[in-house]
Amino acid sequence: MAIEAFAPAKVNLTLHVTGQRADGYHLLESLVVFVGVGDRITVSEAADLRLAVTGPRAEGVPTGPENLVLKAASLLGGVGAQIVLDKHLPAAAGIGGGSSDAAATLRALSQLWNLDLPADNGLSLGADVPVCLRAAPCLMSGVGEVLTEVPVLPPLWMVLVNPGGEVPTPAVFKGLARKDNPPMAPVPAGLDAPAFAAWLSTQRNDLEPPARAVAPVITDVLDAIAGAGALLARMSGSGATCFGLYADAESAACAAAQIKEKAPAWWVDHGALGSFS
Ligand SMILES: C[C@](O)(CO)[C@H](O)COP(=O)(O)OP(=O)(O)OC[C@H]1O[C@@H](n2ccc(N)nc2=O)[C@H](O)[C@@H]1O
Ligand SMILES: Nc1ncnc2c1ncn2[C@@H]1O[C@H](COP(=O)(O)OP(=O)(O)OP(=O)(O)O)[C@@H](O)[C@H]1O
Repeated sequence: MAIEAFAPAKVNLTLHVTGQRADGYHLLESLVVFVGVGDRITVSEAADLRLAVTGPRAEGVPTGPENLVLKAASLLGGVGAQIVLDKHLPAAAGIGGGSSDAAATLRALSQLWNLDLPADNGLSLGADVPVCLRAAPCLMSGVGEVLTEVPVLPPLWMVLVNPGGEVPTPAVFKGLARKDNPPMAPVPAGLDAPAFAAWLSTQRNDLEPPARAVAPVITDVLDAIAGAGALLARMSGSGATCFGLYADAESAACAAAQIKEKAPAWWVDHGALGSFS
């Protein structure tokens, strides 16, 4: 029996850094959403634990114990499984690639092995794993472990653009000028896509300035997305991936094609926001 799980891209529509704990982890307020673009995990019975990495973004992804997929399997504590990770998301890209893979692995193996999900929702694997396990729009706070319901968002489509190269998350957090930035405003209800994007533009991603210092190309990516008619262009997470918001699938697809034509070396994809767990 083979069990499949989707690992959608995790996108931070906002990311407010409001403080820092004694252990160095930062306190965040982030409106997190998920897009129908991602990796796929397939698990099946096997005598021992084996991982194969396939797909267009497999190059450079570790196949040893440092892969978050294998760390998730060990956390669950089952004995054996053949795991195939089909990679479509760029790694170290600010869209939770490894974290979403780990969450999808927890979902698939808990079914295969008939085991409960971990009590910490995978937080010990990484700060983004709990929100990736939920894989639905929510307000993420704490260091990533507090997940709160938000009002239903308007239908939204997204273009994702990554210029290549890896942006290490720790370096971006270290580059913050301030750790005690103003909090996020409450998420409004009942807005249509343009009005919701206008509200988002009054909020922030505090990691954008330090990420631009690490990878100045982020400015070019944001300009390209804004130039393709996005309702909002912003960096996700610690970067370098940036997103553009659109009110319908056609305009997102058209913008993605336009950006890809202008910058064929960049990774460009698009999809609808949704819930995927
Ligand atoms: C930037 C975000 O992606 C936003 O969703 C997350 O906060 C980071 O999630 P992540 O990549 O899963 O983070 P982890 O792998 O747990 O931590 C990587 C490094 O990021 C920094 N880190 C991460 C999360 C957090 N709340 N504060 C931090 O300072 C720490 O230096 C940590 O050593
Ligand atoms: N399943 C995986 N897929 C991709 N990278 C992985 C995986 N497991 C471990 N890694 C390692 O983790 C590093 C960070 O990759 P990851 O995709 O988790 O970062 P990210 O997309 O920036 O996540 P976040 O948005 O949470 O910051 C990679 O450079 C790679 O060496």
